Amino acid sequence: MQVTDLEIEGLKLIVPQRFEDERGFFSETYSEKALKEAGLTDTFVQDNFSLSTRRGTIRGLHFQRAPHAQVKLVRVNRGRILDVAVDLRRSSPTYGKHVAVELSRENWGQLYLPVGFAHGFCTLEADTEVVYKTSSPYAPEAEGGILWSDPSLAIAWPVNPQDVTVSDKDTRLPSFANMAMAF
Ligand SMILES: Cc1cn([C@H]2C[C@H](O)[C@@H](COP(=O)(O)OP(=O)(O)O[C@H]3O[C@H](C)C(=O)[C@H](O)[C@H]3O)O2)c(=O)[nH]c1=O
Repeated sequence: MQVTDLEIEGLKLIVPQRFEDERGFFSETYSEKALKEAGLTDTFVQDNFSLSTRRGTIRGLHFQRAPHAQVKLVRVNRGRILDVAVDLRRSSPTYGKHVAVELSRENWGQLYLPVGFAHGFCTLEADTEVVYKTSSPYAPEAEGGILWSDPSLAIAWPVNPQDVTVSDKDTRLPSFANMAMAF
């Protein structure tokens, strides 16, 4: 398993090993032991699976407030996404900055997001399956979000705004400036 630090402190790209043979491949997509050896000691309590049938589907930008804030370990089972993490840690020198990384069945990469980030993605193919672990259960009462298209975030989404598929809920999320939260 390769673990690489990304440009914002705490974010990591993890690539598990794939054992390919004539049948296909095998991979330990999650290993508590391997993550602990990389210094990642989170306990994950929930697995999520989302299917997005259309290319250009944007889910996010979402987070849960403390004490329900979530560490996330995100991977693509099928298809391809641009995965985005926005730093919401007020004391961070990269507050409001983001990292965008392509995750896919092909590159087998996983994005590790510590507590303190808003998360969202845009699908780059139809029928994309995103699988991710969270370190805290779903707590709708603690959910927060930021409008995906907020220009102040300067996220270069790889889709024309008129071609985007977004939930009604996400279209009503506040801008970064209006988002009231405390991490
Ligand atoms: C997140 C979640 C949702 N739900 C229910 C609530 C709704 O009835 C339905 C769809 O939820 P939502 O529209 O919030 O799903 P996404 O837009 O994919 O939300 C996710 O999008 C971004 C990418 C994230 O990182 C978060 O994990 C999560 O917020 O699933 C649950 O029952 N449990 C859950 O943990």
